[in-house]
Amino acid sequence: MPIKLAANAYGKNAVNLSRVLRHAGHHEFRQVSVSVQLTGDFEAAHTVGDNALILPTDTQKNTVYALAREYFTGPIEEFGLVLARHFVARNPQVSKARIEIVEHLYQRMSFDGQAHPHAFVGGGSEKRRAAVELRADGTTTVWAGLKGLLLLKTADSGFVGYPKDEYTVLPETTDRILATECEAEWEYTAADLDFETQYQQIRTNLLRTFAGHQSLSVQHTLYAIGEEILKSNDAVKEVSLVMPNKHHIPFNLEPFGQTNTNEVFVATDAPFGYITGTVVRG
Ligand SMILES: O=c1[nH]c(=O)c2[nH]c(=O)[nH]c2[nH]1
Repeated sequence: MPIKLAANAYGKNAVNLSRVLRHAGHHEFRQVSVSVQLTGDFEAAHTVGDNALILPTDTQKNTVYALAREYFTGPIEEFGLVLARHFVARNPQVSKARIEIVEHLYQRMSFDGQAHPHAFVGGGSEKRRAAVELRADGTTTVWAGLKGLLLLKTADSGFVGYPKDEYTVLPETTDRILATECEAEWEYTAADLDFETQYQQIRTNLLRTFAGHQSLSVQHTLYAIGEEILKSNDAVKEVSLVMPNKHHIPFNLEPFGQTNTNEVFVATDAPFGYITGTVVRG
């Protein structure tokens, strides 16, 4: 039976890049991790070791730094588009370039209401992310999102009405802590949007929905967030969410003669519920 190469792609991952934008009275600081993945006519490289069509991943890495000087001045989605267009335009053997960018969120320091011109503080676990795919025929898809976003609320969350069998010990509750480390990715309907404004609106919608929702489960809140993003942002085609359930379990204080009025919890790392879903139109 003949054997042949099936799906394949290659590129440089984790091109870690920081960028200072020097303005007259203040600096901006950005730090990203960029991954490049090329799909195309790379069969000969695999089957006979002919590298004639293999743009080295080292060159790809250098290209990311070189183009950053002129083009990494705005949202990561735009830098991703610049890189994807570069690799597709310069390399006819490339049928698709995919660029993924994860951004660390340094915040400018502020003292007594005064923004510091050149000192920053890390943004915690939250990261902003974008992915861009450009095909040789010009088809462009842009995704944006976030990960590592810790969300927690101390009211308006419960979990009742689930099936019970001989292994069920979980008590029903109408008042629990709801906590997650949210990952979200949404696909845009176009590649020429104001990505900064879109991102900030969607992130705010996500937070507002989480906070305001009368949650009957993580699944219920995941869907509510996706629904709200789609309802209030025409430029979003679909939203995928990952919302692990970071359990806070009431601690039994009865052995110590105390009543726990839902105030003291064990914050557990593992195991944890893992809830994912994609919300789409139509
Ligand atoms: O919101 C929840 N969804 C579940 O599927 C689940 N399962 C569980 O034990 N607790 C919870 N909470």
